[in-house]
Amino acid sequence: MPYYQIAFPNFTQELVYYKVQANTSCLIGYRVEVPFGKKQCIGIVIQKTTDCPLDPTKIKPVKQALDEFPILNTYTIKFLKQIANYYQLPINTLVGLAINQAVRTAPIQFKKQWLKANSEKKPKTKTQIEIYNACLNSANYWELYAQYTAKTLNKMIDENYLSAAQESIKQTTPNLIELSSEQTKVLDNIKSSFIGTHLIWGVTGSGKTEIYTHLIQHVLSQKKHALILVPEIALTSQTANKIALRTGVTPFVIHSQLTPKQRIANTMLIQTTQQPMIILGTRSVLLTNLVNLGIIIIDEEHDDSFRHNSQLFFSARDMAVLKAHQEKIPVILGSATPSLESIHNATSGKYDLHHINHRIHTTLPNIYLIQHQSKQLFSDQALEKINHTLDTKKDVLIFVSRRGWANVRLCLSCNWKARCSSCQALLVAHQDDHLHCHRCRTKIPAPLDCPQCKQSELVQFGYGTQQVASEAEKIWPTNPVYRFDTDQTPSTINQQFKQLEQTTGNIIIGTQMLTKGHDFSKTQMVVCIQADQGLYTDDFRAEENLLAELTQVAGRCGRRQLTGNVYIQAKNPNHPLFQALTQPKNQYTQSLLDMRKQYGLPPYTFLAAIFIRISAKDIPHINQLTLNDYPGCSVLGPIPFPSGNRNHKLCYQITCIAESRQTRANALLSYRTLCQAHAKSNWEISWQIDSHFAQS
Ligand SMILES: Nc1ncnc2c1ncn2[C@@H]1O[C@H](COP(=O)(O)OP(=O)(O)OP(=O)(O)O)[C@@H](O)[C@H]1O
Ligand SMILES: [Zn+2]
Repeated sequence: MPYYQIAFPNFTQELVYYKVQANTSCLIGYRVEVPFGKKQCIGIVIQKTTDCPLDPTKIKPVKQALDEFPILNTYTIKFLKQIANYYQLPINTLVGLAINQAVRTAPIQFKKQWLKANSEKKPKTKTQIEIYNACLNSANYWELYAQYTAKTLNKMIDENYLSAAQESIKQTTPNLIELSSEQTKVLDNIKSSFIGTHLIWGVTGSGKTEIYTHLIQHVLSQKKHALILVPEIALTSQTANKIALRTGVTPFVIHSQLTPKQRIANTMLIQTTQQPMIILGTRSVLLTNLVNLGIIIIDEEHDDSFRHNSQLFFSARDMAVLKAHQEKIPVILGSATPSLESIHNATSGKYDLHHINHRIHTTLPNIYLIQHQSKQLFSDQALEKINHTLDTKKDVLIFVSRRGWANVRLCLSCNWKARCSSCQALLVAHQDDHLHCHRCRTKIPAPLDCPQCKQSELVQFGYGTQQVASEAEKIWPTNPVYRFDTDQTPSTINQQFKQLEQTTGNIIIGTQMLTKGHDFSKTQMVVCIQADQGLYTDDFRAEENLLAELTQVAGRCGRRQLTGNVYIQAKNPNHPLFQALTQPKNQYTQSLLDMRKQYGLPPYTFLAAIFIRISAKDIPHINQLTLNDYPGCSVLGPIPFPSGNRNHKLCYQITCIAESRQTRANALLSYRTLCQAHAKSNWEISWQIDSHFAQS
């Protein structure tokens, strides 16, 4: 007896068995409406099997598919299973991400529809006329659905104003720019085999994006789709505009801030269009159901944002490499500061490495390291240069690693520091007179006097973006000041990027959001304040990350004719990391790699971490949990991991360091089982493979 195993991403972890009706066509990948308990629910058929461990008489049959075509193809299902297997995640949750919330629950039937206006019947209402006109040359139902209601559209079809049509193929004219000889060499090398993983290690402003546009055009001309991932939503519109300008094809932009309706429309458009498309978005776009993919490009491949860091932990970059391998297409990883893992993979021959050592229009910026201990925001040297830069109508970018007003609020008498009651993180003072927890988003009114000793008023230290913006407005009252951080809405951010182009002598203040990818045309100077702040954390990748961040932010200036200037203010500018910014790029990287090898850390070993969140009263119980080394895998912990504290629960971490991926997978499974057996019912257990949070 054959059975379907069906995913219900909203409410189950496991696949659920249903009977296959005799003489029905195969429904793998289809949405189906099935009885679940007392309700009718929408599930997605993932696989067919003849083995079912349950009592067959209790298994209900699948009635029928909801739509005219499968919502997931067999490639995508196979890919989701591979991710689930590698990261030890429930397939259900991945299916949920792949088809997104909107499609999971939409009871409307999805049809492959192209529509054409009926020349013999003209509508009268304003909306109907608009739709009718949009269909004069045939239009996709889902493109219209993004703007109008399904009711209006269906009524027009029922009343014969619109009828089914063939897909209209849009003619496009590419307008690629001529590449430099260095760029051409990279392009030709990649095109010569057009398969495998390619790492483009090109300095900031070396024209990697232009190489991508040539590669995308190549794929479109082969009638295939191109998928490009960027790390931040803030980068999508700039990249989409550049690609559209060069290829003549407007990319489909997909990210988490689209409305449910836009998401349904986009998901369905991709399913119903044959014409070669460019799909651009952030990490979860990698799970989009596509056929006929010709290339995957991961821009800023080193960026942590490609790691899906919610409960569902996976690296979109690493999985892109897997997907490309599975589909026998090339994957391009591009960065001015590649991750040590990718450099290791490239130098050991697993990836093809392509260097670009020069900028197109100019040279790399001059870097000035400045020792700065004083409480003043800017050193004298930086201040003088900022004044000069603004006088010449150029822009200055000030990089601040923290959003908010001040980093800590504390009492100088008793040393009390404001901490989050829920997760114990230090609270950050904001302009709204509240203290915010950046870890769990709790916020409380800022106390004025010390709640502990009640002896004195509290003081605060450290500069956040809001305070820097306010200072800048005071020092340069006539210059436009723009602040970029995640306290602002995406639309404000987009608007500010547009405004920047219209004004001159701008002061641009921002966090990590500004460090990567942006191609500023007038920014001539970068100032990094409190540059050593990111250095002292418990993540063994801290130095790698800070080096990348500073190199990237330095790379935002002097991208046109004039060489830029970068002022790095730090307490200890003699730290080798800062010195490395002024030296050839691979020397310091090699020393970091050597250190990783010496201490047995990735990429020379394989890490996994288990996180256990418990109530404070269970500390003695977790301390009784002892784990022994597994053959080929050593284990540390459980030890307290304060950065993981959430919702009044304390986080403990167990780190596994294995010799191979397979050993790690086996060891993790075994440790997870032991943890589950020891856990109390209210403990939350999660895990990460290729974790970034292991303590060194
Ligand atoms: N061959 C070329 N001819 C003329 N201009 C070019 C060429 N290649 C790139 N440029 C221009 O140089 C600038 C920097 O290029 P691009 O943004 O592609 O660099 P990038 O390597 O992606 O930089 P980053 O790593 O800093 O994001 C852009 O304005 C781009 O249009
Ligand atoms: Zn908190």
